[in-house]
Amino acid sequence: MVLSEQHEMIRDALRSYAQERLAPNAARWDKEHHFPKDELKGLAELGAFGVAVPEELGGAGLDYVSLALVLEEIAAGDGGTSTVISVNNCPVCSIAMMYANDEQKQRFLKPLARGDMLGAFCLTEPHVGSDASALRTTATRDGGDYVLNGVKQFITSGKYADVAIVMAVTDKGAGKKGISAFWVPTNTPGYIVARLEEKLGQHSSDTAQILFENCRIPAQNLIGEEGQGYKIALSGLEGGRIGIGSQAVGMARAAFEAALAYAKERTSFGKTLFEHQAVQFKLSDMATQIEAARQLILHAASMKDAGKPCLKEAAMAKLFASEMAERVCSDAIQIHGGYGYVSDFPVERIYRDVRVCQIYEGTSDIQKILIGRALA
Ligand SMILES: CC(C)(COP(=O)(O)OP(=O)(O)OC[C@H]1O[C@@H](n2cnc3c(N)ncnc32)[C@H](O)[C@@H]1OP(=O)(O)O)[C@@H](O)C(=O)NCCC(=O)NCCSC(=O)CCS(=O)O
Repeated sequence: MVLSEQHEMIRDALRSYAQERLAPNAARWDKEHHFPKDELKGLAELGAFGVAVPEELGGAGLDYVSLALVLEEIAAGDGGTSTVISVNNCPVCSIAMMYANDEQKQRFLKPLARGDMLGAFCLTEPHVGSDASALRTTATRDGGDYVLNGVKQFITSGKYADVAIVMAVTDKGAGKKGISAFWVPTNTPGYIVARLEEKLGQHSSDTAQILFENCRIPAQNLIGEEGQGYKIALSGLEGGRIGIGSQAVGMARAAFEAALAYAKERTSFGKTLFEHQAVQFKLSDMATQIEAARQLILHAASMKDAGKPCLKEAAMAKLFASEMAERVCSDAIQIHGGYGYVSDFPVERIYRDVRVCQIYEGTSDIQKILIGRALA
């Protein structure tokens, strides 16, 4: 796909910001498990919180191709920050755009898209990940309220978010049609951050287990209709998967660029590593794989922008990009030799950060299920 001038400008603006403000801090944030609150403000000013949300609803008024470019650039600066921004855009803002009513759009979508609020998405539970419709959290109607009880697992921004979209069972006997979606402000009594996960990577983004203990929210916080929650969640994940693929490309690119620079500088056997054909071939493969993944993502994003169904294309893009990114980041370590395995060089951190792209918002096997269904 050939980028328009506007898309190039958006990409370049985010690249400057990410390289000046995120990349130089990423190693420290990783070590200190620092949540980059101040830099998120800068990203909000650039419109990164609600890229594809119309301007009148607080967003940047752009499209999914722009969102893919924005997320690639942020991820090339810092993987953890890109996850926070990715979840806020998709599934959170995308669900709000499609299913929230006008009052909810003013109350939640506008501040989320501006960056005045941060959003989280609560689908996964301790015993339910891929098999998402088997969730157990309940929402019981009580007069003008719903009362939520249950546990949600692996929630990005669970601690720092201002509001979460929560999927819960409202009708036990109705299976997939018994799940509903709700806005839950995180300062609601009964929204409890039970634990913060110690992860392999992405230390600048918090991942929390959330306990809902008699968490009472007004019935007006129901998103769409009762029973629509599972569909709402799956539709939000479609765009989310384009976002995760973009993040994978951004991290792979950062590792590739570090390896290329190192290969041009480091000498062995009387010449630079780059002059060894074995290393040059590896770098050529890495560059080709990154570009192939980027094109799959831009293709899925442009289908979404054209209003065409893109479940298969989003799944293909996420699958290919996340698997590619792990290989490329591993090759980047290999090119660095022993220095690739220590934290003095960025590739060690990026390898840890990128691994989760094969898992969250649908594992690689889930993507294959979705692709297989489309082929059937
Ligand atoms: C494994 C699954 C793919 C299985 O899906 P199902 O077979 O159970 O779902 P369906 O029956 O196909 O669909 C149900 C319903 O939803 C509609 N639907 C499906 N996809 C879309 C879409 N993209 N847009 C709109 N509507 C959609 C479909 O038409 C059906 O509607 P009707 O009944 O016909 O009206 C699935 O369970 C799956 O994807 N599992 C993986 C879950 C996952 O990715 N979990 C990670 C979540 S991330 C998280 O919670 C925390 C991390 S974070 O902070 O992001």
